[in-house]
Amino acid sequence: MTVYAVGDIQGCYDELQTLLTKVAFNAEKDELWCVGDLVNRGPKSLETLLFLYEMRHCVKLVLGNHDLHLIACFYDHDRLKKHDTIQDIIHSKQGTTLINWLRQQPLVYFDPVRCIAMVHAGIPPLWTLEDSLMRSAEVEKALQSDKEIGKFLKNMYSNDAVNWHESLKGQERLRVITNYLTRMRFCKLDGTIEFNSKEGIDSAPSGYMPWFEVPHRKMEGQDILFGHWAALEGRCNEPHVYALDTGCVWGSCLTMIDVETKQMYSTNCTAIKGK
Ligand SMILES: Nc1ncnc2c1ncn2[C@@H]1O[C@H](COP(=O)(O)OP(=O)(O)OP(=O)(O)OP(=O)(O)OC[C@H]2O[C@@H](n3cnc4c(N)ncnc43)[C@H](O)[C@@H]2O)[C@@H](O)[C@H]1O
Repeated sequence: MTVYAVGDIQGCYDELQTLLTKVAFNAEKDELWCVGDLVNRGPKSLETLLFLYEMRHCVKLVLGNHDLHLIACFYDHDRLKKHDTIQDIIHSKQGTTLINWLRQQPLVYFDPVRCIAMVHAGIPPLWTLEDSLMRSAEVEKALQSDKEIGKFLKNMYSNDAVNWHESLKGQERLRVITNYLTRMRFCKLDGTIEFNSKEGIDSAPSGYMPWFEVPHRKMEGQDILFGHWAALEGRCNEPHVYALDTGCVWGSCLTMIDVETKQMYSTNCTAIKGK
């Protein structure tokens, strides 16, 4: 059995199929892990989600910001933006099934056998693995609750929720956890994050650094797979941290890693012209 983890697919279904063929993926024996952002911006979001759902017996995934946005748009079509490419999911006959499946997925996944954590954006430097799993579970509970989900999605969007405090409560607490786990790139020594800088490591605003370069990070030395940050082009130069978003949806390539040997496989984007 081989476990492969794939970077942000974002509806790049054809490239996903090319990669699975390249590694001779066998759904009877192998596992496919996804670091989130399965959909949006790319051309075949519905096909991607249906395919992963059909393979759910061998798929493990964490939710990314675009997946959360899909869930929010499903319940409130007014949230759809001009450039979103998720309308076909929302209007599909299988929409409810797919959204209900996504609602059961975590923001942080940890494999205790292989000692590997998977998250969309990153693990906040001040959080241990246990902190991350517990706080992820708070958001998961809201997503899974028919009573809570509406309030959570309505309050989720914010560029101001940038500071974690254990004393945070209610929707503000959930919003900050969501921002850390699904949107973080750069942060300050005290853990403050910001959302304007999206280019490479060299574009850090003054006082900020990539989350994985913060000194004395609590999860230093532990394997972490993450996506979200396309401009890294798969390079983060931090031992045990694996950047898997190689910007397929921006015209670059889709990347997969064998989580045990750490061998990387890539395929060039075929459908989208580079930015
Ligand atoms: N809690 C919450 N609060 C607010 N919004 C929420 C939310 N939860 C979900 N959302 C939703 O999240 C979605 C995205 O929001 P955006 O605000 O557009 O977020 P983003 O950081 O641009 O995210 P993305 O995931 O697309 O990042 P990527 O690195 O690929 O791309 C980023 C940039 O990298 C650039 N880039 C890509 N490849 C590059 C390269 N090789 N070199 C340099 N730059 C590159 C691209 O030009 C691009 O601008 C929206 O729909 C929003 O509504």
